[in-house]
Amino acid sequence: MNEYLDPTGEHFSSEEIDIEKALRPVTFDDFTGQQQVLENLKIFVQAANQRDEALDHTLFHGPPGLGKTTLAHILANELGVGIKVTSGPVLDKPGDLAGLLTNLDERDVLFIDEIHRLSPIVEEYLYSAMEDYKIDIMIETGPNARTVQINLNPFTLIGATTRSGLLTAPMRARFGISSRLQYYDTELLSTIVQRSADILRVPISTEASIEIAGRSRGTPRICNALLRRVRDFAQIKGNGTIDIEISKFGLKALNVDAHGLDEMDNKILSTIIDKFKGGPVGITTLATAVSESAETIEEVYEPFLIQQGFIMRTPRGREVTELAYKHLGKTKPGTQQGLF
Ligand SMILES: Nc1ncnc2c1ncn2[C@@H]1O[C@H](COP(=O)(O)OP(=O)(O)OP(=O)(O)O)[C@@H](O)[C@H]1O
Ligand SMILES: [Mg+2]
Repeated sequence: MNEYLDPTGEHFSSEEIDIEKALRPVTFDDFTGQQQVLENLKIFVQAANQRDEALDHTLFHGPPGLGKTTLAHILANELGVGIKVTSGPVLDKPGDLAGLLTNLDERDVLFIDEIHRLSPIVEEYLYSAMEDYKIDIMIETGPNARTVQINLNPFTLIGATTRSGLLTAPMRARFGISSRLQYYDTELLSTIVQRSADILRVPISTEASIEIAGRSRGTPRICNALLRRVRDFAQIKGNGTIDIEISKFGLKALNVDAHGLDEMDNKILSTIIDKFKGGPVGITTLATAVSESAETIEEVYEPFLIQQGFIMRTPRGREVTELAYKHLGKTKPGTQQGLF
């Protein structure tokens, strides 16, 4: 995968992570897009603040890089409370969770990233904490060992996941607020590019911000990453200003696809075309053919390809559209090639 475009963000250096932090919105007003989600959250936060209660437990789901972690921090900030951050795979014993829970002040946020990866015992342990703000803890060992129930401060659990399909039904049911984040259109992303360029103090033309936005796979994390790389080109190969010429030059040098599709997106499209005659093909068959899990295809790749009109979901499986053939420079079988 092209490391500059990795929507999972796992391949960034520590310096890049620092810049990511600087670019991360901290209030509702800094946050661009997801209008419906944001409008609702503003009301829930205002109501909870007025009643001086903890916000209801909140779940954010959707593809990587769209703002789930960002929103969790914004919520804590707008609630005026502290936030403790952990993730599903890190919490392997109920004891780890008990330590975190008992240290929460009233109305604090506990943010659990990758919440679909909690182990079943930890998950079960979380249920009573979420429901009644109570947990059982084991005290002493040996013959005197016993469990006691302790009360927790009312708190807000915020869960984030890219794979909501893997969340258990009881877990899902315990979230009073559940928001799915959507891909951003080019206009919204260009606003984000402009805002980030301001923070990085690099001049950028409107045209250039739209060019970068249009190649960012609908994802703020990717538009910020591309902006930083194009800034390097502007600094070394240009005059420091990001204009349309230097953007095009930089994006070409970075091998960014015209639609911002990444390697796996293109692999999925070319596999459906070359191995399955354009489809329809079932999701498990497709997953095996591209060596990726069916869940990841369904939750990370496919939504963008469908939204952009490259793939259709039919009752018999996935089918590519004309646009996919065109994008890959291939001819759809049976298409007339000029007149005889
Ligand atoms: N609406 C937005 N406005 C401006 N910047 C945003 C917005 N959403 C996300 N970003 C930027 O994109 C980066 C990635 O966002 P974030 O880390 O919140 O994504 P995520 O959904 O948690 O991704 P993952 O699933 O990989 O954890 C952030 O550092 C932030 O700078
Ligand atoms: Mg995140």
